[in-house]
Amino acid sequence: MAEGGSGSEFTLDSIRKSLIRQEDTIVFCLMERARFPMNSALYNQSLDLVPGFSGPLVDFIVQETEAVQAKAGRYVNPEENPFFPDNLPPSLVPNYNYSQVLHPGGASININKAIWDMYLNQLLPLFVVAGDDGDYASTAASDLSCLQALSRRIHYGKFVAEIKFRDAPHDYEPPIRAKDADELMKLLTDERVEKMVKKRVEKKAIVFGQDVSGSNNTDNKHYKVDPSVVARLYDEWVIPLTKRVEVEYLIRRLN
Ligand SMILES: O=C(O)C(=O)C[C@]1(C(=O)O)C=C[C@@H](O)C=C1
Repeated sequence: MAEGGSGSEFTLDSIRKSLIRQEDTIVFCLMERARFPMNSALYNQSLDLVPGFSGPLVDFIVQETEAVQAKAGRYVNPEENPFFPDNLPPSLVPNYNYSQVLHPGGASININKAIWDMYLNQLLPLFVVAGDDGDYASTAASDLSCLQALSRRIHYGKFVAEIKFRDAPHDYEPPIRAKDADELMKLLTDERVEKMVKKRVEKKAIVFGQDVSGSNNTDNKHYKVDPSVVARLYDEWVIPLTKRVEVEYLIRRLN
């Protein structure tokens, strides 16, 4: 884990602390994206805005950014997963010594296609206003921050699954051997924690997203991102996708 440096403290508690910290990043990223209108030309399949590149402008920007970040070693970090993994250049820099706590099978899990689809088609329309201000470069940069923050959080399920397995191998081994995904899903689910997570992210959207003025009057009716959308994001997508990563990881854990 890069989180916490050496990774010497690898416990369910430390992993959950990281998930809590990542909530802050996600809420702030969404608030940044909400500054721009939808700018749908950025996502249009048939508008070839870049000479020599066929596809939406957002694909071009994300692919090119990921290529630079790959050369700088971003994807050597087991926490990071690219959205366009095909033909990524190798890292050109000396490797940072990330602690290797995951089972090697975890490296093949990448559900970014589902995250991309959820973010662009379902989430964005819920929290950005309609319209086009033409500032596609800033909008795409902000989309990429959101996508990377969501991807990191969701793929953190690999670390959660590893620690859950290490804490109770005798519970997990039989359903893993039986490839029983439903039983694994039941074992790893903690409804009390999920409820807390959803409440907390809604509260963070309220606290971080209110307009703060110099006077004592805070405008509590206007938030930068609707807190109920943040709660829904976690309820419908972030937690279920994290659990999907956990199950996929566990299924491979004894290979
Ligand atoms: O904290 C855990 O135990 C997790 O597995 C993470 C998480 C989540 O995505 O927030 C997912 C499944 C559990 O039911 C509770 C929470």
